[in-house]
Order: sequence, then C-alpha cells, then structure tokens
Amino acid sequence: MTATTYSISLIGFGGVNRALAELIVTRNDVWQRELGFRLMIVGVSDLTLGSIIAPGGIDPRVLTRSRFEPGGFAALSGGSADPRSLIVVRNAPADIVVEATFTDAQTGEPAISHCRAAVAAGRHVVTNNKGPVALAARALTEQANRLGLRFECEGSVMSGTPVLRLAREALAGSQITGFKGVLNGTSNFILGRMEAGLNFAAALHEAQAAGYAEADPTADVEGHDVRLKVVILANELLGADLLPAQVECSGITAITPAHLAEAAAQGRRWKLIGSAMRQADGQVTAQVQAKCLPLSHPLAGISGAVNAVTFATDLLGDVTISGPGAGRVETAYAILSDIIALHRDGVAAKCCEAAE
Ligand SMILES: NC(=O)C1=CN([C@@H]2O[C@H](COP(=O)(O)OP(=O)(O)OC[C@H]3O[C@@H](n4cnc5c(N)ncnc54)[C@H](OP(=O)(O)O)[C@@H]3O)[C@@H](O)[C@H]2O)C=CC1
Ligand SMILES: N[C@@H](CCO)C(=O)O
Repeated sequence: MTATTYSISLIGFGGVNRALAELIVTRNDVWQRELGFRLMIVGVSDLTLGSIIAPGGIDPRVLTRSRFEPGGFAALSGGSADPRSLIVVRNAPADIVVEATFTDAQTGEPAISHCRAAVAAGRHVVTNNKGPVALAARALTEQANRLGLRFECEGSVMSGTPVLRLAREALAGSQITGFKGVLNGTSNFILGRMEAGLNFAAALHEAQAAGYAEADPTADVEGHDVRLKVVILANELLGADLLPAQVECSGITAITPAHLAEAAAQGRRWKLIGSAMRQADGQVTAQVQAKCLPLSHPLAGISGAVNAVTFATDLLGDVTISGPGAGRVETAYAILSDIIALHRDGVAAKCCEAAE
C-alpha cells in the first residue's frame, strides 16, 4: 500500500509543536489509515534547545520523551545548539513549515521572516502564530499563491475550533456583517476562577500551567491577544484592512472580585468581548472591551478556556460557534486541520511518496 508522507519542519518547539510531535507518535498510523497521509519531522528549531536538520526524518519519540538540556539538540544527528531558525526553514527538506514561535504583536517578527523564507524556499506554511496572520496575512498569502503554495492559519483564532474554515466555507453565500466573541482562553479562564474565589495571580498561574497563556501573559489579560484575533477575523471574513493599532483595546486587569460579585448579584457576568461591525459607509470598526453581560446573553455562559463567536449574517441571522480557545493539543489539532486541508486540495504532496 502506498502512503503519502508529508515532511514538516517545526519552528519553535514549545507547548503546541511538542503536542503535535506527540500526536505524530500516537496517531501517525491512524492518520495514514483514515486520512491517507503520515507526517515526518525533518527539521526543528528552538531558541533554548537548538536545532536539527534530518532529511531522513527525526524519531518524534526522541523529541518528545527525552529530557534535553539547553542546547541539547546538538547531541542528535544533524543537531546544533544554535536555533538556526532561518537555516532550518530554508534547508530542512520540508513540504510544510509549521511556525509556532512566540507571538509578537508589534512587529510579527521573527515569525513573518520565517514564513517569508519558507515560501521563498518552496514550502507551504501552517501557523497558529497571530503576529504574521494579523500583520501580514494578505502579503504572505499572495506570496505563497504566486508560487502555487499555501499560507494556512486556522489555529490563530480559537485554537482548534474551526472558526475561519467554518465561516469561509460553511457560511459561503451568506454575508457576514459583523461578529462579537469571547476570544481569549486565558482571560476567560481567569474570570471564571476568580468567580470561584481564586485571586488573579493564582488564576493566571493555573492558566499558564494548563498551556493557555502567552509567553508574556500581559497580552492575554490586557486584551492585546484578542485585538490580534479581532483583526484576523475582520480582515479574513469581513474583507477589512485593519491594523491592531486601529482597534480600541482594554483588558480584564481592572476587574476585581467585588465587580464579579456585584455582577453575579445582578444576574450578570463579566466577559472580555472582541467585536467588529461593517458600518453603513462600508468601513469596519472594531473594539476589545470587558462587558458585563446578562446571564441570558449567549456569550455569558462560555466558561473556562472555551471561546465562542457569534457572526451576524444577512441570510441566517446570528450564527454562533463555540469550542476550545486555547490549549496545546487543541492547537496542535488546528495545525493538523490545516495539513488535512492541503492534503484534500491535493497540493501538499511534493517530496516523499513512501511505499509501505
Ligand atoms: N498555546 C495555545 O493555546 C495557543 C498558542 N497559539 C500561538 O502559538 C504559538 C506557540 O504557542 P505555544 O507553543 O503555546 O508557546 P510556547 O511559548 O510554549 O512555545 C514557543 C516556542 O517558540 C520558541 N521560540 C521563540 N522564538 C523562536 C525563534 N526565533 N526560533 C525558534 N524558536 C523560537 C520558544 O523557545 P524557548 O522556550 O526555548 O525560548 C518556545 O519553545 C504562539 O505564537 C502562541 O501565541 C495560538 C493558539 C493557541
Ligand atoms: N493565549 C491565548 C492562546 C490562544 O490564542 C489564549 O489564551 O487564548
């Protein structure tokens, strides 16, 4: 039986790409049987651990089950203590580069450079990094498409919940005129834990331990992460051309246990809401702000790291999708879903057809 094998490079080896490597260990045979392909890791780059370029493939069990010291990838065949991210992107013979380094909301770097270099080297890009998607998705998509390649980013909003694909594909033909949503797992989780009596610092610590928070969690609690997601949804689904700086933004740090208790006494609940709306003049305006919603509001019951977004549409009225908004495995699933899309569209295959 012939199995298609897609070779991938992992740029950033934190929670999400580790979870993807672990899924490759446990699910590759199932994917081969049910989806028609398997994945082989040929490159890895990480700021602390170093990098590996292994054209014949790296055993994912070695990556996920070894305890590496800083620079520890140097001990592996094709390894180096230096991250060499751009070299891995260019030289590891991957069909697909998976970019999952830190999100930089100001510049999108170095992730934008990783994505550009990947496309220039003839590789598809799959990313859940919100920086390149919010700041450069259009340019990166055009660069990729010119070369017959793809820039996929499902995991940049709502983790593995297929919000972009659902809106683009399943709602095609019905115009989306706006949306509002709970779009940050960490802040929603923190609000819920504070309602249960934890203080802010302890609740944040739990969110970090669960893998929901950004490397700098200020982005989560000050609303900057939601701002990027609002820009992504508005640009991708409403045809807007927004930059993060054009979106008014505040977070949840001013919300105290007293505010939460007062809201509860009134049958209300605080939620951090990101929204955008097309105005009569065609402009799209957007904002991020904590709102005290009545419990009857569809977004008031969204709890933990779950996210939800309600789209206003011309033919269907409101359509709400909810599901995981953060999490290592959930986000690794988003990467898989992008690779499945490439596979089903028949574009991912480039390098390896392995006979089993
Ligand atoms: N976790 C989640 O629920 C979700 C995360 N995301 C996004 O996915 C991305 C990854 O998330 P996650 O895995 O949780 O984050 P982590 O912080 O766990 O991992 C990021 C990794 O990237 C590495 N890194 C940073 N810069 C570079 C670089 N220039 N070259 C190579 N490696 C680099 C870091 O190295 P080191 O630690 O050694 O410094 C770290 O291992 C982020 O952009 C995040 O915003 C999106 C949706 C959900
Ligand atoms: N830190 C983000 C990860 C998902 O983008 C969150 O908590 O929602």
